[in-house]
Amino acid sequence: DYKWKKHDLTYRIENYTPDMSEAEVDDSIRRALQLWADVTPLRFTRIYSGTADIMISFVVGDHRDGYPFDGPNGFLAHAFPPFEGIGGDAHFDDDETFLFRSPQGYNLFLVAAHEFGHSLGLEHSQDPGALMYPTYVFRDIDTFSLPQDDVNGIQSLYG
Ligand SMILES: CC(C)C[C@H](C(=O)NO)C(=O)N[C@@H](CC(=O)O)C(=O)NCc1ccccc1
Ligand SMILES: [Ca+2]
Ligand SMILES: [Zn+2]
Ligand SMILES: [Zn+2]
Repeated sequence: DYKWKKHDLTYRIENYTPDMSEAEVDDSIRRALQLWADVTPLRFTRIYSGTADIMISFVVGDHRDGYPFDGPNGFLAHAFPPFEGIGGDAHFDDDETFLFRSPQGYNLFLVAAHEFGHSLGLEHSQDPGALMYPTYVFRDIDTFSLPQDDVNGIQSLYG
């Protein structure tokens, strides 16, 4: 099990997607992290320079980490489990259209929430209702709350 040995974690948004305003990206990321903070002792603090535990970036194609993206659709994003260096970091495939609230494209809040599950040490779930289920499904983000399977998973690591 990879897991963070500390509860106060930092994150940094290194760049932005042109699909949304910076404020919408900031809010999507903040709320996606808050989902996990709400059910664990974990706390997330944003930093604006230097190396954060969770470095967040929008990239396309081969971006030199051995896991190149694949153009529109297919892979949407990936994140590394909590080991040293790149561990925790989340990369979003900017050949996708990430949106704030529309059911079109991919909802950044939902994708980010899934990726941060990986950043915290969660693998994929077999539960089709789980956020950590391998494939993206749009959900109403106004009423979205962390499914029980995901709560169980994260609390087994940090409860
Ligand atoms: C093998 C990994 C690198 C596949 C990758 C993923 O799971 N990233 O976390 C990914 O982009 N998965 C696609 C699905 C796929 O590749 O078939 C996805 O939709 N991931 C984002 C996602 C998944 C579930 C809920 C919300 C977001
Ligand atoms: Ca893709
Ligand atoms: Zn990457
Ligand atoms: Zn995943």
